[in-house]
Amino acid sequence: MSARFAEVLVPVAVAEPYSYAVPDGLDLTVGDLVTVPLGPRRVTGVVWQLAEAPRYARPGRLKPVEARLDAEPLRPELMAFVDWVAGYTLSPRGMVLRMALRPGETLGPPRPRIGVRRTGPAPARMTAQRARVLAALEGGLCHAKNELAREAGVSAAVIDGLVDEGALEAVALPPEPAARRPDPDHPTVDLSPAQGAAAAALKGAAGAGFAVFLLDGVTGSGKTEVYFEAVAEVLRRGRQVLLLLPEIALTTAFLDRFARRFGVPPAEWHSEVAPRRRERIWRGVASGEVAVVAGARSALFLPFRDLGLIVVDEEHDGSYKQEEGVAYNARDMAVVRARIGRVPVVLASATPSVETEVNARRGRYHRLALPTRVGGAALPKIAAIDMTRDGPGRGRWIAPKLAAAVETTIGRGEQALLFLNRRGYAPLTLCRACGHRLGCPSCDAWLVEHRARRRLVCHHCGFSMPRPPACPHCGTQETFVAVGPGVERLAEEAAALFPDARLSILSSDLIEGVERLRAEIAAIERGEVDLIIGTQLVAKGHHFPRLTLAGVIDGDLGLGHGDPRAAERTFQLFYQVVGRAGRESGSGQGLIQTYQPKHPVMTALIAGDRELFYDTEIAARERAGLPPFGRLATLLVSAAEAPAAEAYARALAAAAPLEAGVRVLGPAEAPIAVLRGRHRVRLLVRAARTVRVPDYLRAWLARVPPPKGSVGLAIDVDPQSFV
Ligand SMILES: Nc1ncnc2c1ncn2[C@@H]1O[C@H](COP(=O)(O)OP(=O)(O)OP(=O)(O)O)[C@@H](O)[C@H]1O
Ligand SMILES: [Zn+2]
Repeated sequence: MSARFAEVLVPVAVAEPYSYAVPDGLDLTVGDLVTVPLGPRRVTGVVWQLAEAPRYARPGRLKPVEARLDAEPLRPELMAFVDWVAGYTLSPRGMVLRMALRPGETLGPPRPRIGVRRTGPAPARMTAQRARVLAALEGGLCHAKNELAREAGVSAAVIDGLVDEGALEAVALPPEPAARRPDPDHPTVDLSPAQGAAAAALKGAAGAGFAVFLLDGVTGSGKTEVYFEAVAEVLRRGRQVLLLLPEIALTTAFLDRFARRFGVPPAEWHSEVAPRRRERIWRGVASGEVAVVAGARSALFLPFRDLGLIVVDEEHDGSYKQEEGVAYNARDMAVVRARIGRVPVVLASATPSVETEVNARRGRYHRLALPTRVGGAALPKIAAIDMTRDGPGRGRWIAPKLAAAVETTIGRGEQALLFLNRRGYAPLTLCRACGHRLGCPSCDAWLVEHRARRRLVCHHCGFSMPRPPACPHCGTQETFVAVGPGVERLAEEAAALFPDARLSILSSDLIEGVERLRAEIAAIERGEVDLIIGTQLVAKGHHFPRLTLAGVIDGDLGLGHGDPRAAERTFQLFYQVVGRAGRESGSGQGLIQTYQPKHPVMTALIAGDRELFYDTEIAARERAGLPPFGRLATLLVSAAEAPAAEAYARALAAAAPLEAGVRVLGPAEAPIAVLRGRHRVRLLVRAARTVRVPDYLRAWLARVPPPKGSVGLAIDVDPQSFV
């Protein structure tokens, strides 16, 4: 018997599903995608429960479900995952569902594919274009209309004209597959003994339920080939795989490598994928037709039919944390999703997050170690350049020692890399006459000069303007000076120092976009570049065979600031940057320019002693009760006017429940006190490990009225950044 009422979760900011009546004759199951009225709109929601009695409204007044969509129902694991993420992040459940439904919100019936073939008679009027179409159809085969148009170099209208005249006939084609099947037994490389042992452990885990593996291999140790073997095993068992990668839009090399191992590339899932393609992949993932997805963090919410393995590559990477909207860490949520689905998850990194390292040391995660590079290449030797003694002259950024090393490297026909984690030309522009600094009109931040674009840009809100002719403060003409370096300015200096070197700037904001970046990276791989100047983009898993020298321009940039993760992030970043060097030759060298050569992070890097870094950092976190030995959450109150934000933050603070092991700090102005015109005040929760922070926050929020007017409240459990 079919149920009479459906509890439907809709993808808007609501915590609970709404009740709807199920009309006679509509047979629904839990997980079905349905169209329901919502106020004046109609939306796609998901049947979260079916019942004989509705939960809230009087049954007679309930609106009916309008229709069931022609799509696979969401699986119980995905629904449980949505519930879990909403509960942990204190986000409205509907907003979490929204991540799973995108682009399912617009799912119509699959679009028909039209093919054409010849009928016999030639058209009455022949043109060159028509002749090309007919020639392409020679042999009687049926062609998809859009492909035929491309092949013959004509518009679709030319083909339509031939159909109208009866020279061609249109036929319905079966839908195009969303992805071709990867072949797990495609020929592959011979694994080293260490790789083989790690791969065997992962293969053994493929059907054995939930387990977390830390694939802990030094840079260039061949981690990818190892987890590919786990992927192959899961594919042999007919199940699906999710590969999470940071900066997926840039990882052409990864897709090629996958294709070399499995015969075809994986399905890609990220913001650069066209909407139609995303829709096809979404459906293909739901039907099981798509076997492997390589994606950005949002791929975690795809509706896999039978997910058998999750891999999180570069698990330490900051881009796994989403900070806007639902604040979640995709690495942590991947572990949750794997647990709910009872499948293994592999976290891969040469510089694991401190949280993951501690879990591995305690035996909660299984460590699979690859202690050496593929082919036995040595790890790079790292040295510091003490900028208090050996710095360059004023207004220059490349120390003589580093310049000499670059010169030698390029002279040998090898590649060098200069790393500076600052986009643009200069981070600050000031008036020489009055000292005025150009700031963003709506953020508490300086404008960054981008000389190639001829604009000053706010890196926080995107505001930009041309450099003004006169100082807005004192009115003097032409007095602005650029202070400090960004990669563009560094490239200018490098071009002057090494006039014959072929330079490439790698930065996420190249005017020409992602395609241009992909092309630059490919050119570097082919050895067409001598000197690479890059931001943190260069730290992400690239394998540039001829690169042997990595220089860090500002080794102190990330340290300090009172950010509890500063040391960790700095260590990871520099270790990874330097880890790009000498991957094949084994003669890699890293030089770090720093004013603090004795800083513990530098000491560990120079000693090449990763354990030393983790030992020191873990001990410091333990002493301070910081993650993973304690828990953090931030409550960020923002409002159009500072007093409104402050008043609500004070009310919040006053209502904080007293609980053993929990301390609430603040309210205090956030480090970026104004962002996009909104004033920001922050409360920080520090809790013992045993405290269930989401429950604590829920109890707290139940005691205060929700924010009103322009006031907003954003909660971040396990925050990564503290701006
Ligand atoms: N067994 C093998 N035989 C030959 N080449 C291999 C083998 N395993 C890996 N490689 C190659 O070695 C290079 C380095 O491997 P890979 O990029 O997977 O290292 P990684 O551990 O991911 O490094 P990183 O953490 O620095 O990104 C790649 O070009 C890869 O194709
Ligand atoms: Zn701004």
